[in-house]
Order: sequence, then C-alpha cells, then structure tokens
Amino acid sequence: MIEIRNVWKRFDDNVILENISATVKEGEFVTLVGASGCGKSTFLRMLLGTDSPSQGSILLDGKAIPSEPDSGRGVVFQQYSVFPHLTVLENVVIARAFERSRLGFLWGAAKKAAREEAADLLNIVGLSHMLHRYPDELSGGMRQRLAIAQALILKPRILLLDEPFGALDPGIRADMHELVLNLWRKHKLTVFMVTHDLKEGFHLGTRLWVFDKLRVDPQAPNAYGAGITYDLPVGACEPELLEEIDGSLSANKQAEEI
Ligand SMILES: Nc1ncnc2c1ncn2[C@@H]1O[C@H](COP(=O)(O)OP(=O)(O)OP(=O)(O)O)[C@@H](O)[C@H]1O
Repeated sequence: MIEIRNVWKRFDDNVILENISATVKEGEFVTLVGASGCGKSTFLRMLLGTDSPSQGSILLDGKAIPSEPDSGRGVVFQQYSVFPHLTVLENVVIARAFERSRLGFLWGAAKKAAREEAADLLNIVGLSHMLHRYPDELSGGMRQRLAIAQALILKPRILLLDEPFGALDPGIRADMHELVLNLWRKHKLTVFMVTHDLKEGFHLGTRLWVFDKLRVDPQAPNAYGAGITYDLPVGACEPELLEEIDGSLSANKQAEEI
C-alpha cells in the first residue's frame, strides 16, 4: 500500500532523515519512537503531503503521494485542532463541510446527514453527552476524542497520530488506547503514530520503528540524518532488545540535554 523508497529530508544543510526505505501494508499499525528532533513529525508530514522528500519517493498504491493533504489521510496532533467558537457537534460537522466546499458550508439534506454522522461518531468516541458544549468546557482527553472524531468523519484510510496522548493523564491515556485500537479494528485503518513512550508504542502497534542516527560526526552534527534503526514486528522481540532500545533512546535524550 505505502512504499517508501530511499527517502532523504534536508532543511538547507541540515540532514534530518537519510535513506529511509520501507513498505507498509494496509491495516498495519506502525508506531514511531526516537529522540526529540530526529524527524518523526517531519516524516508524518511527508505522509500527509504537507512536506515532501528532498530525495526519494513515497508511493501510495503505486502512485506518488498527493502534494496536498486529502481526506484519505486523517491527522491528529497533540495540540488540538478544534475551533473554540463552535460546539462539539459543529466542530465535527465543519470538518465534513470543509471537505465538500472551501467555504465550509453545508445545506439541506447534506447538512442533516453530516450532523447525524457527526453525532454517531461522537457517540463512538464517548462524547454523546457533550454535543452542544464548547471546547473550553471539555477536559484534555475529551478534546483529544473530539479531534479524533474530526479526523474520522473524513473516513480516512490512513490515520496519522502525532503524539496524540502526550499531554494526558495515565488513566485517560489508557481509555484513549482502547478507543484507538477499537477504531483501528472497526474502520480497518492503517495507522502511523508517533510516541515518546516506548511501552505505548509496543502496546498499540503491530510494528515499531525506531528512528535514530546511523552515523554521527561530532565535528558536523547536521551532516547525517536519522534512519529506521529497528523495524520490529511487535510481540516478536525479546525483552532484552526492548531494554537496549530504551537505553539508547535515554542516552540520546541525555546527550541532547547536556
Ligand atoms: N520547516 C522547517 N524548517 C527548518 N527546519 C525544520 C523544519 N521543520 C522541522 N525542522 C527541523 O527538523 C528537525 C526534526 O524536527 P521534527 O519536528 O520532525 O522532529 P521530531 O522527531 O518530531 O521531534 P519531537 O519528538 O521533539 O517532536 C528539527 O531539528 C527541526 O528543527
């Protein structure tokens, strides 16, 4: 479904990602971990189409990924993408409205259908009792559920999650994990999810990618970018390997903090 062929990403002289190749099949749940700043979000933006590789290509069903985001690829960021002046229901309806018309308006039967569909989705994500509330009346977890409903109303095949639960309390996170796993199964989504939490990556994914630099030149820290240093089918790896990865991620973090 998705083929990543020798992808490089540079910003001026700064090499961020180098020579990434991978194939992802429909229905896989890929979790991405790696040190802060190593290029995980940049990679997601290339899948979304808002950024493009400096070299190499990303193919979706054999064709270059469209250079504009489209409804086939839904995205949820850690910062919520909700409109504060619209109710919960209107926030989901407008996601559909913007897809249909650039002005974000729907009329008549189309509006009624979108409202019904939005209410159904909000029920699925557990917000049916909040339809007419405003985002600032919601908790962090509820706002994240709303952002997920906004992405899902476009019926994406691919869901891109950029640290969607980083700001949530552990209990709420566990609920969100259940929700995402249920949605993934029900809608047969292909998911790419960035997380800082290796355990979360292992719990949710069917496949885990570790982004890290393959080579480092202390004299020229920007000369080399990150690649996928581990590509693991989840469930099939030894606990020692998990510890080794965790150790290398913490070492990178400490090196950055010095
Ligand atoms: N538009 C841009 N122009 C120049 N540099 C950029 C741009 N976008 C990202 N970068 C740089 O690319 C590098 C990778 O950034 P990115 O946000 O992809 O990393 P990340 O792995 O997602 O980090 P984090 O885990 O902290 O979110 C950073 O050094 C960042 O400063």
